[in-house]
Amino acid sequence: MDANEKQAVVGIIMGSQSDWSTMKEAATLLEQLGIPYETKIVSAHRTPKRLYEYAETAADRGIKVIIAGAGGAAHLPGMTAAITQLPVLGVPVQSKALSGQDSLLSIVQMPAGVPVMTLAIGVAGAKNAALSAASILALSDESVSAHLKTYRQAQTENVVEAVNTEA
Ligand SMILES: Nc1c(C(=O)O)ncn1[C@@H]1O[C@H](COP(=O)(O)O)[C@@H](O)[C@H]1O
Repeated sequence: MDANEKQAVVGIIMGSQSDWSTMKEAATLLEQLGIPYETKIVSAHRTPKRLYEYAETAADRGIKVIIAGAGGAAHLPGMTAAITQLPVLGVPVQSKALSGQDSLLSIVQMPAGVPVMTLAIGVAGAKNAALSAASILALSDESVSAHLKTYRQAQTENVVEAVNTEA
């Protein structure tokens, strides 16, 4: 599934369709920032050949950053980072059994030499993965840099100063 006609520069991959409710937050933010992306279900466990194919070809296809979300025994981000040199941002999807602690620990504890930049569990992690991807792209893309600046300014302006004591 392609977000638009432009060449995708961010790849959002996830272990299962069930991760989409979390990972769509990353997609929405990338869209707001004008960053073309692609989405795909790729599982180290269930579709290992698809994972190899995806990670081996991503850079040549123009992908610059990969956001990988998975829950439970979340090996997808680490295995992706093992195959490609592209920056991999890992999103621990909140699991039912262990509330995402399992996802978090299996993504964050990579051995030295194969980094996965690990975000927070769930929706906050997915959003911050998109913003981190934007920060990386902004280093060499003025348009992304300008979008990111506008986004952050708006975010700051939208924080009211007074406490609503009725709430
Ligand atoms: N952690 C992984 C991997 C992987 O790491 O390769 N593949 C699927 N999964 C995860 O299994 C969970 C349950 O998946 P189902 O809902 O399909 O049973 C999902 O959160 C998915 O990311």
